[in-house]
Amino acid sequence: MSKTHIFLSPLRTLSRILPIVWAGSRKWSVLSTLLMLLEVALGLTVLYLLKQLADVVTELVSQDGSNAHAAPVLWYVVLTGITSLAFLATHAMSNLAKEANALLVAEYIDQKIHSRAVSVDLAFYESPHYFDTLERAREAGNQRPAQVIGNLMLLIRSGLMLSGVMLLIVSIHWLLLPVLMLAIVPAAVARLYFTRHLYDWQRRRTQMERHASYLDWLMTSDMHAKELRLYQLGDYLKDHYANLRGHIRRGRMKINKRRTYADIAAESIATIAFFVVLLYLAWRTSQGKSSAGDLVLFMLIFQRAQSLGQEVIQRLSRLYEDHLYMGLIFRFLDMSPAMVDSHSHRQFPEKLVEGIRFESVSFRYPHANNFALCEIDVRIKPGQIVALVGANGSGKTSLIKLLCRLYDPIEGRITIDGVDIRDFDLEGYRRYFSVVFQDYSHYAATVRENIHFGDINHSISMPSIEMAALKAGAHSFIEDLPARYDTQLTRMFDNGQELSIGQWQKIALARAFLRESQLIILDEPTSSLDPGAEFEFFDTFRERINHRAALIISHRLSTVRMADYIYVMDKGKICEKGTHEELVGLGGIYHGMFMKQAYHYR
Ligand SMILES: Nc1ncnc2c1ncn2[C@@H]1O[C@H](COP(=O)(O)OP(=O)(O)OP(=O)(O)O)[C@@H](O)[C@H]1O
Repeated sequence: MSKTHIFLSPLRTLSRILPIVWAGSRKWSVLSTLLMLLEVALGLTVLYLLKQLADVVTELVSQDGSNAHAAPVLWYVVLTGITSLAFLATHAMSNLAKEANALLVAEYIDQKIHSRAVSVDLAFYESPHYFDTLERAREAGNQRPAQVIGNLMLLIRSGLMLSGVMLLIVSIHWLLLPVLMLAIVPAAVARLYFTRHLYDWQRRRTQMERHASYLDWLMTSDMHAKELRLYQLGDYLKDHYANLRGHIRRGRMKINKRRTYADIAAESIATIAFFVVLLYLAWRTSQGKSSAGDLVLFMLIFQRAQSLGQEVIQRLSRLYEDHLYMGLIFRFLDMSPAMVDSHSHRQFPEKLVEGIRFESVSFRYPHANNFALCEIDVRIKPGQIVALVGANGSGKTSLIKLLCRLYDPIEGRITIDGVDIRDFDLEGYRRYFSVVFQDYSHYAATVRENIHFGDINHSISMPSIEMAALKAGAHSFIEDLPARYDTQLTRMFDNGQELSIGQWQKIALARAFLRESQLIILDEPTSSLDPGAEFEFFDTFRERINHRAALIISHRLSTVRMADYIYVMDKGKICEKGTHEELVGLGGIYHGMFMKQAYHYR
């Protein structure tokens, strides 16, 4: 690292932190700065008054008894006492202001991290680099920006105090200044070196730390509790976890040991320097070249200067550490989504006319070698129910992800009424779809909220929520829950209620039905429903979706046959298309699948 970089990059970090602290809490930022300045002023005043007090006491002692006036001494004692009290009160208030400031700034930085986390492209989740960056940003902690300001203020305060004490020291003998430096500088160098070393080591072991956290989560979360017991994975995972933690601990201890040896060496240099000077001053005093007062003052002041020096070093190394860790937060905040809003901001059509078209669309996942979709041509007309069928891994879900603009095609384009979907405003565009993915979410919230999450930007009336639940076939079991639509779901919080997988799927469907979208996309929507519920659902499906267009993925051909048009996918390509009757007549893949499924029912 070049010398200019070492100095410039902390300054650059500081220039980014100050606006964050300012935006996080203006009032407390101003107040804590003012209180810190007042604290320094009062601290220095106390030092000055003590020196004045020493002077008047010396003068009083040197006067003969009849002329001696004790009044100035009393005045200085009272004044010093009052100033010391004011200093203590300001110190306490300053800490309070700093704490309030730190809490508000921490909330602000959390908001920024969350905004970035919910807006990054799905593609980021494909790479361990994203998780490492997020983990490091989290490790850096949301208190860092406020901490930087706090450390900076303490550095200024200790620096000013140290300068005052150094002036006093030089007044005893100029040679004491280089000796003081000898007591401070080696410790400073050791600290800064190990701060950097520890930071580099922590960065290197981020993935190992994440791995350990993952194992910890596997062993403690309810999600894996059943399998863990049945497959008796507990001991295996425990050993794996212990190995990782042991490795991390040994690495940490190695650095800690080296740091302790360096600290001992630096402290020894400081102590030897102190005693050599003490010896020198004692010799001078014995020779009558210095006063006994100088010797006493040196012993009092040198220790104070040394501890202030250590304080300055500590603040400097903390600031350096903060600068390094803030870099990790900024690296995360600087991740910019590749899916950007188009400049044309085309309005999504009020009512579909031509419908949706995939035109020779090809797509490969980031970091993947093979194409998941190759030259796909698909059309969904307004009001049409289209089904996608195909073996596992044939590309059905990938096609949906592209339609929802979670990814963009590598080749070809997707259009809506002739307009490339990349020309629509991204947020607005996604609002026109209701989607239920295979791995839909189970939110630890009330039933009402779980459904409302389908259209959170609008305030939704209770009848609309009930209507969505009715269409999804969920209303009747919700009515039986202890607090009906206000029942808290999952066991994560007090009074939580767990649902069956099929009931969760109905809640996910209700969430999709709530939104006034133009297209409903359902990926295996009834995989967990019992045959009766599934039959009922599809028997009146067109009414349930208000005759809107729908794209359905299903492996059950009994479901698929009610679609207006069917695309059959194989290895990322469309290999057959047509109505159910046409495809059965074709005698191809679809016919084979249909015959196999029908065989088991005969
Ligand atoms: N996030 C991903 N990163 C890399 N490759 C992926 C990713 N998701 C899916 N794939 C790959 O893309 C191909 C298509 O997967 P996709 O999920 O679209 O299949 P599918 O037809 O929906 O399968 P299923 O019926 O099992 O749900 C598969 O080869 C799969 O391994």
